Amino acid sequence: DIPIDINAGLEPYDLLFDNAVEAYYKGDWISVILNMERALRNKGTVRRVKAHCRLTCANQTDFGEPISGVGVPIPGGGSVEDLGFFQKVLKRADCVNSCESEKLGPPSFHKISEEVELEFRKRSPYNYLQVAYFKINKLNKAVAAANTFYLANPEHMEMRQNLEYYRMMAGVQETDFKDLEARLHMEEFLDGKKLYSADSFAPAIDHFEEAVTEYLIADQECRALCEGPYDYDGYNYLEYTADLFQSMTDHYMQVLNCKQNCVVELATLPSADKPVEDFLPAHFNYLQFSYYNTENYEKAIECAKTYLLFHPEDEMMNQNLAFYVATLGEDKAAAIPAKEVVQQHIKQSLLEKELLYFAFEAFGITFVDPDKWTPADIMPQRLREKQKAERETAARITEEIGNLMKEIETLVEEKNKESTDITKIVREGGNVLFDDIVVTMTAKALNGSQRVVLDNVISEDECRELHRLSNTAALLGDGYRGKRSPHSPSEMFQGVTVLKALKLGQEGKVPLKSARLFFELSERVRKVLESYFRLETTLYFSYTHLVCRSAIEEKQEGREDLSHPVHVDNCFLVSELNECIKEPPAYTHRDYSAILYLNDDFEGGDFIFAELDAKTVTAEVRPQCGRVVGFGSGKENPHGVRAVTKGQRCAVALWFTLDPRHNEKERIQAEDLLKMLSSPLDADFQKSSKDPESAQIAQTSETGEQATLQADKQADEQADKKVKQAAKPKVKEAATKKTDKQKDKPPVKKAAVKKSTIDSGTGSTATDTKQPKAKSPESHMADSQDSKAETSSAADSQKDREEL
Ligand SMILES: O=C(O)CCC(=O)C(=O)O
Ligand SMILES: [Fe+2]
Repeated sequence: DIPIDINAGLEPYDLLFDNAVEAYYKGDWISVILNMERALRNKGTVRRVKAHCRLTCANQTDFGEPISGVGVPIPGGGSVEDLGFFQKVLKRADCVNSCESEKLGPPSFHKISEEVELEFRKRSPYNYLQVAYFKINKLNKAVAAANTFYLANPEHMEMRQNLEYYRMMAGVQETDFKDLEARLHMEEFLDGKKLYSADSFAPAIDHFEEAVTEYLIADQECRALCEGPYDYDGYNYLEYTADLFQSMTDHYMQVLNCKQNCVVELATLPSADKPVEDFLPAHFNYLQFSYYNTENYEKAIECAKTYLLFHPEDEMMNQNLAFYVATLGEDKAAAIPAKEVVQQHIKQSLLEKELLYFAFEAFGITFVDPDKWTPADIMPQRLREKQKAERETAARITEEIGNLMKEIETLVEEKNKESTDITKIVREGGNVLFDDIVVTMTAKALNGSQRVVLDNVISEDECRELHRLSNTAALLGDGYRGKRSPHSPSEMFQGVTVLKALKLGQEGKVPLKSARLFFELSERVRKVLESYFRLETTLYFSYTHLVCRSAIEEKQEGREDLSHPVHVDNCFLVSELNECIKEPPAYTHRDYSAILYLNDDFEGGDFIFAELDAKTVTAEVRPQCGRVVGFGSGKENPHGVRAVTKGQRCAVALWFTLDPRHNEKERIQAEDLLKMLSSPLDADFQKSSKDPESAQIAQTSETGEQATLQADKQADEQADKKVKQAAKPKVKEAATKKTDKQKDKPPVKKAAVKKSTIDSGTGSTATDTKQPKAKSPESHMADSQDSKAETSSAADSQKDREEL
């Protein structure tokens, strides 16, 4: 049941969040914890209450019945029926409203700004909590908070370091690494899969069944929460002049779109950007095979039939079902229906899709179906034809581009040969390679070793272009407007990698020229460093990041922290001990670091070199356009960044390694992508990628990037397959051989069908009965993989490169 706040007037969680953040700056850790924990709890309560109220009210004010007391319908009296309908709407609104206010206080109380919502979505509260728990020695709670935050922010290096640090600490157990925001249905599903892979079918069943139950509950809640306010989504609501029915339609379609999207929300892991494919149906695939393995044919039939509700044509599952039916007997089998709740779920979803497609056709309200199982005829004929035509055009253009690319690649190769020759000649000229570059401060001037400040490394125009690139990329973001800087909540932090920039360039979202410039300038810095430090072996990229730090105006008062605390790039600095621990999780492979500055129109933000105590500053560098501070990444160079108190400070941070094994993978992908894009076609390609046709190209063409992504996916799948094959020992050897062969071809299992018929006749040949392995989810997956076989050469070549 819903926990009811008897004092009606639940404290708004944005207020609590703000209180916690404020306390954080005062170092009032207890208050951080009290407020942040309460914020999280209250957010949960608001969520539960809203879902609860909408669901119970839906039951109480069902739109189905006719209006009471009106009596015989008047012919042509549509308006009376309208009133009946609106009476219901009114009642529902009243019901939801009083239900919510009774439990939460006035509705205006819990209007949360998008900014705060974003903080919660990014799990930021756990970032604050982590520090606070740590400070008051609640180690286990700190670990859980850190882990919860990290799961949703896997790119967050500081938190990764913290976690590894925790891992080494005494008193911390593996079980402390909890996900405090875990969704039950997902946990159950993952547990089920683990057991399934280990052949523990009986316990796997419990988890998968629980996963289905929890999924349906979570789905209901997710759907109810969709019934929120209309989202004007960027356009000015003052200009929104839709009439009654149009505005009802707009809002309702938004709600339906949201409801359909619950499939995606429920199937997505916190750090993943894509959902688990065909998530709900997959449960029944796993279940049927698990039930078969525990010889529960009734349930195997139920689950196979349920799976077939989604994919009625699925050959493998139909064969499995046939086998189970033959084993159990036709009559008994016929009496077993598919799961009723799932039937309902599908029926409702299909109805929604029909409405959404109608609105798509009639009003252009876009709907992208998130499900893989929707029957083709749910989409209106005309829409289907239009999409088919678009796909065909895209395929044709892809082919043409492919041909051109081949020609261009040859040209690029020739050009590359030329440019390496030039580099060789220039390198002999001097140790900063380029005429304009000057050595402004040597290690001596900087009071240390392996340090240098260079100027004029890039031009004013180039600075401006990269600065603009950073801001455009940040605006596009991941749909997020910015992230709080991990170490200074008084600043906003935004970053883009070379590959990300090139991808955005390819999509036409940032100028491709700028993305390429980013790539080239970072290469220039690499060469200069390699030469200046007289390195005898190649300096490889390890990570490249264009970063801006922006002061948050209202958060500067009494500020004492740094923008980036003093640290060492390749070891974990323990300043209390004047020591640096060079062990993973620290990025121990980093050998050289460089920061290329892009601007100076901000206050604060000076770069500092310090001693191992993290306090004594040994040198300072004022950022300015074209300036590079380069230094060895080791303990001889602790460094940090002073608080940026006004404006925005942008720089390219580069880390290098001498170890070829750590040559940045992203860089290689970026090179591939660039090779693909670097052609006289650029302008056209980029322009056209803005229109819908070529947006499709990007998805279907075998671009370098695409191939690599495919390669990654392939590798994942391979791993997945390995796990699943490990689950095979249940199968007799003879059968295994057969399936291995069948992997290449669609598995039409005539033999199996025959055998299963024999089995059901004799009801005894147990060895033969185990035949359905070919019908298991594993071979199911293996098949779908064959269709992707064309991409495996790309996967191989990627692998080769990695092994180099
Ligand atoms: O931006 C800077 O000046 C230095 C940044 C830095 O040291 C780092 O990101 O490791
Ligand atoms: Fe650094």
